[in-house]
Formats: sequence, structure tokens, C-alpha cells
Amino acid sequence: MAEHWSAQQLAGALPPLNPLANKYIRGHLHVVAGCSRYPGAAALCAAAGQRAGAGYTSVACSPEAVALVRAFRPSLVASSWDDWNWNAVAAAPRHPAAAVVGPGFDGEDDTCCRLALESLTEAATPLLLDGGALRALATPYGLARAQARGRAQRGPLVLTPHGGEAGALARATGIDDASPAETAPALARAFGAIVAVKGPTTFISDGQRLVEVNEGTAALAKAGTGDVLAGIIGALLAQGAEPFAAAVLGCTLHAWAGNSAAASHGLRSVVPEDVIEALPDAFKQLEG
Ligand SMILES: NC(=O)C1=CN([C@@H]2O[C@H](COP(=O)(O)OP(=O)(O)OC[C@H]3O[C@@H](n4cnc5c(N)ncnc54)[C@H](O)[C@@H]3O)[C@@H](O)[C@H]2O)[C@@H](O)CC1
Ligand SMILES: Nc1ncnc2c1ncn2[C@@H]1O[C@H](COP(=O)(O)OP(=O)(O)O)[C@@H](O)[C@H]1O
Repeated sequence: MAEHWSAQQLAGALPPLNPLANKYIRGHLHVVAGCSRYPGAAALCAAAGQRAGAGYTSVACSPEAVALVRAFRPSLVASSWDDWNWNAVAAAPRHPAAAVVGPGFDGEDDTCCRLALESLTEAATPLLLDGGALRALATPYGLARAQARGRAQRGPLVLTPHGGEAGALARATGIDDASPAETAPALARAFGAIVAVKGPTTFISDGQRLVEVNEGTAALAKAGTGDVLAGIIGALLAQGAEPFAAAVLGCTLHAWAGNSAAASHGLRSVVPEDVIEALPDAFKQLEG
């Protein structure tokens, strides 16, 4: 039976904001995303991360995506992943950080698969894998790399599959076809991760606990809203939120922002950019 978090539990999950913090102390979100086919996903994910409180948001993306990300938000620090390496992704005692890898990855593309698999060994921060990175993970080799990350204690791992991606991950690990409420804990145990299986109701598990978030809206059923969710959870991780709490809180804020966007723009007309711009309403709801 899935648990449902109270307003008090959700508010308690939000890392406090230090009024004396600089942008690095606030938390650095590294977004590795956006192949030439899906550059927009990198922009959506990173912009959502900024609205969700990351102090510094950098984007490593395909060379073709750099101009789009910069033009979408000049405050995003974008560079080509050809001129970038994992040394950039590190946390220091007073400089928390997290990485989101995979929005706008093409799961068939060699560079995307390499970056997704490398992230498991190289990212010494909390790591969230989404989108095409989950396709790279959905192989026996991907499973072994995820398990090795757990043994090496490189940092918490969060996976945010939609139904199709959860099915591929389950097939790769020999998990039987099951409901999302059963698949989330089974995947969490197999990959040693926190897993959010997304849908009209999203189920989040670390293998022991199971929480459901069912406050969203059909307005969120639009291409790109998953990229927004990845940026929100990534930003909470970058600000030092406890990883399971970051996943539950991130999914809830995303749902609330969807409701706020639907109230302003109507159920049919909401686009993922509206959900990003409605995030301040979701934070006010949380803190109010
Ligand atoms: N603006 C952009 O650049 C966008 C880029 N995107 C990126 O596009 C890449 C491919 O993602 P897609 O999800 O489109 O394609 P996928 O190749 O992952 O999914 C397609 C397959 O999964 C199934 N599927 C998709 N969504 C499902 C759901 N919610 N429940 C059950 N089954 C589902 C489909 O039926 C299909 O068989 C990802 O890297 C993603 O981040 C998308 O997020 C859309 C927006
Ligand atoms: N009918 C719905 N009701 C509530 N939330 C939904 C609904 N449909 C989709 N969502 C939410 O929208 C997001 C879609 O993510 P995803 O399928 O990964 O999109 P994309 O890959 O296009 O970015 C998820 O967070 C999911 O929970």
C-alpha cells in the first residue's frame, strides 16, 4: 500500500535557504542533456532546475544544442559535451552539487549511451538518470554498472522512467510485467536506486518505502514535461535534499505547478514552459 506524504512532510523535505549563501553554496546543478535531435529537452530541464532553486545551472549538451540553450535562458552556462569532462561534476563540503543525465538523449546514439554509462562511475554527486539515459541503462551491462555504482558508494542514484522506460528497465532485469506500484520497488531493489515510475499517479520507491503522488493533471500529458520534472528533482538534490525526499517533493511540486498552469492556461493549452513558469506558485503553496 503506497503512502501519501502530508503537507508537513513535504515542507520538511525542502532544504533551508541560507540567506548568506552564494550561488555555489546554493547548489550546482549539472545537466548533461540534449542531443542534436532533442536540444529542447536540455533547455527545459535546466530552466526548471533554475526555478526549483539551483544556484548555478550548467548544461553540457551536443554542439548543435548549445546556441538554443543559451538563447532560451542566457543565465544557463552551456557548453558542448565535446569540450567537457566529468571532472566538472563534483561536490565540495560547502558546495553541494548534483547531476541530471539523459533528457533529450537518443537511446540509440553512441555518444549518449557512453555519457549515460560513464555517469554511473564518474559522477561523484547525487545522480538522476532520465529519458534516453534510461534506454542505455536497460541492458545487462547498464544494470551491472548501476550496481557497481552502489557498491562503490559514488552517490545516490535516482531514476525517473515513464511507463515505456520502466517496461524496458524491467525487461532488462527479468522483472515480470506488473503494475507501476509493484514495478517501482522491484526496479529500486534491482538497480540500488530511488525509482519514480511516472504516470497519472507516480509511484516512488527506494525498495522499502513506496509513496504515491496523484495530485497532478492531464495537462501534464505533453511532450517535455518529464524533462521539466528531471530538472526539478535535480535542483532539489543539488540543494542538499535527502534523495528520497527530493524525488517525492519534486514530483509533488511538478504536479502542483501543472495544476497552477492549467488554471491559467486551460487543461488543453498548457505547455511544459508554462509548468516551469508556474513553479513559483507551487513553492508558495508548499511554504504557505
Ligand atoms: N523537446 C524535446 O526535446 C523533447 C525531448 N524528449 C526526449 O526524447 C527522448 C525520447 O523520449 P520519448 O519518451 O519520446 O521516446 P521513447 O523512445 O523513450 O518512448 C517511446 C516508447 O515508449 C512508450 N511510451 C512513451 N511514453 C510513455 C508513457 N508515458 N507511458 C507508457 N509508455 C510510453 C511509447 O509508446 C513508445 O513505445 C528522451 O530523451 C526525452 O527526454 C521528450 O521528453 C519530448 C520533448
Ligand atoms: N494524465 C496525467 N495526469 C497527471 N500527470 C501526468 C499525466 N500524464 C503525464 N503526467 C506527468 O507528466 C510527466 C510526463 O513525463 P514523460 O512521459 O517522461 O514526458 P516527456 O518524456 O515527454 O518529457 C510525468 O511527470 C507524468 O507523471
